[in-house]
Amino acid sequence: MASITQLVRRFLERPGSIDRTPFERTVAAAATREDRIRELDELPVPSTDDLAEFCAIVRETAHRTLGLRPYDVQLVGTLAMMSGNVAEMATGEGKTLSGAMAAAGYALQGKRVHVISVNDYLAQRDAEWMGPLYEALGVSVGWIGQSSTPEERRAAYAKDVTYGSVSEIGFDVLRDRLCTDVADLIVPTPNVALVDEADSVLVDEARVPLVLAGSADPGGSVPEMAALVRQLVKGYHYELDDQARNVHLTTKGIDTVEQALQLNLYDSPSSLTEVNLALHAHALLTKDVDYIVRDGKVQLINPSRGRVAMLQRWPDGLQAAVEAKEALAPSETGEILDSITVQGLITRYPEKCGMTGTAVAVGDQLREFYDLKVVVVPSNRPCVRIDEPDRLFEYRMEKDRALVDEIVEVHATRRPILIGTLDVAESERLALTLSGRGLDCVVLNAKNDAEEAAIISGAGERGTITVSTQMAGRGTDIRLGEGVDELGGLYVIGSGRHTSSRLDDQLRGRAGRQGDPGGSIFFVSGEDELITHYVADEYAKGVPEHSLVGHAQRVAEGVNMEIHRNTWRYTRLLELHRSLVLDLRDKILRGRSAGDALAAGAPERWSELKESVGEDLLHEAARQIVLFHLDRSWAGHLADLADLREGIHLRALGRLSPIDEFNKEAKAAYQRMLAETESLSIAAFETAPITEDGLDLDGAGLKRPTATWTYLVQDNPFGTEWERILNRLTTKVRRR
Ligand SMILES: Nc1ncnc2c1ncn2[C@@H]1O[C@H](COP(=O)(O)OP(=O)(O)OP(=O)(O)O)[C@@H](O)[C@H]1O
Repeated sequence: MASITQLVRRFLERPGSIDRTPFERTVAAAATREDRIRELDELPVPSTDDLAEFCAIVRETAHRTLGLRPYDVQLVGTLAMMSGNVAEMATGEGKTLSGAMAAAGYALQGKRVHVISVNDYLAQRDAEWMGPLYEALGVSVGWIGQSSTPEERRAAYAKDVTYGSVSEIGFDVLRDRLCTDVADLIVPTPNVALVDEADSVLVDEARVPLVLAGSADPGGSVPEMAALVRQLVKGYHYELDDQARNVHLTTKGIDTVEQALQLNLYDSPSSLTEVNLALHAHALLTKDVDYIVRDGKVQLINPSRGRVAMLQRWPDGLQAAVEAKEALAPSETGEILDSITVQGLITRYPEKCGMTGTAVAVGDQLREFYDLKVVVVPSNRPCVRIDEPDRLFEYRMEKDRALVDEIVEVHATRRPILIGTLDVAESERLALTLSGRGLDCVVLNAKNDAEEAAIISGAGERGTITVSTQMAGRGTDIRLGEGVDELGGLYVIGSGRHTSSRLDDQLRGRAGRQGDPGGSIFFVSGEDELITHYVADEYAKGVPEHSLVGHAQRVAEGVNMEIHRNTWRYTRLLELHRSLVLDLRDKILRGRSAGDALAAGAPERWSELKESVGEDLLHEAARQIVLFHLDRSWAGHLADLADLREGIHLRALGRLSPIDEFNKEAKAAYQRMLAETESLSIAAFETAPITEDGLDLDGAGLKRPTATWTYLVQDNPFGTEWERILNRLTTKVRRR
């Protein structure tokens, strides 16, 4: 039983986390065995039945193979993960090694582990860096990246431990869902997901769907709409809501658009949609904040990471509207064949665990959505970084001036400075201002993230000024240059607080790693988005108070949590149906159930063909026919549900609970989909050309999309359907 002091300590330390004492005890027990194990010439392969012995052997193995002797706290993190928790370990504490030891532990229990990395670069780096440790423990390891071939992927997934980014693994899972031959499958069923940067993957990106699409059509471009909305004036033709998540035309705006287009918008729903999309692209999405234009393409910026989100796009219509706004060629669009949210992907793993520098703040969400608990692991050396209180101002201009003055003053001492800005545009503005004051700086933002490692590794040198947008992705240590200790270490300045305190903490965490000296400070003004969006009412003109900043962040997190919860409510049933369909599909793929069903549904045709082509060939033909119709019907089902969800809130106005209504209809639609698959398959079987050469897929009209491609859909940037519906209604009402 935990002692009173332990309970008090936990309560005072970090509410929402679980006790780490049992892990610390095991690590202490491991220490008593170390001398004996160090004497051994050859180390045994440990078993996880005796965790203290496991820790002692793995520690010595890591020391011999990597030259790193795991600290006690790293082993505590390892044990926390091996018990299915999220380990909160500060930046620079050596999570890579801690995670590798946990992955090896699971693998030694005969489980297949996916280490979900933040990006391709880290997947490869970590797998290769930790390779010798795995090898010595008799655990095989592999990695996948964007450019891996199907053979390389298959080989990597066949290992005990596979490193890969969440999107690469997700896309492989999606592609497997459309396989028509067992030999083409790539991802064997895994047992454990070990998630790096667990808060950003499991919470911030959980709602992002990964999409597999096929059958290209040229995208619809709307240049004249873009030109039209460009002339509209904010506040006169259109208005933004408080949180700038929605935009709508005013009566004046509607009149102007109708005159220009020579039509009545409400009699022409497609034009209304196009105008709305163009207006959203124009008024709510800002170049160099929400996206950049590179190589003639719109590239989205991931809001929680500040990097370009590769392969990510908005829903088709909006993507086309942004492309038209920037006068770019439209990118391809197509039918969605299947999709999976990050949450849906992670939930597939029977066992989950993770690590991150900031987990406690999202402890509730980790518990609610993944049944994961947080273990706070203390740092190896005490953190001596000095975090100064925020510097607060009424107006942004005052803040900007004070920020630059601070940089100039500190730079005069040659202390290295890292300035975190909230977006690309701001980083470029600041660099310009600094150069106006005669200071050189290095800029790191989504436009040049390829040079990240080099830029970051030099950021701790004397006299360096680095300006960077939010870079949650870990990777490269900022090592302090000579003589920097005496100057106080790296000084981190935030040009504004993020909507999430976790992002602030990650920025601060760039300084003061492993007991290094360091400092941090944030500059905040009453005109910052965080204040104007989330606590405008509480903030009557004046300097914002410290407590208000925290309050605004809690409001922002609350809004996000509600959106997450709502999305999950709507996708839960869909995910259940999807897993049923996938089980069914797997049976068809590997067995003879398709043939049996068609033999029962069309007995005459079956026996006739059995005579002429033989049973084996007939079963193969049946498999192709049923898989084709199952996949088509599923794609149709997804589109139907998307429409259903879009319109469901109108029913709420009729006093029905939208989620209950949605679930009722979704259930019926699912049954219809299964029935449709069966009847279409039987009908196709009756007429399909099946000869001794097999089934003629083209002749039977069962051609699959020639090309498929994958992308991520940026989370709906315009708020919930509910807000949008209300918005539309208010526009209509105002019109009258
Ligand atoms: N036991 C150890 N002894 C000495 N050095 C270590 C040990 N473990 C890790 N390190 C070193 O600490 C540095 C940070 O490791 P790592 O990148 O894994 O940290 P991290 O916790 O992932 O930090 P971040 O979240 O900022 O990326 C690396 O240079 C690594 O070599």
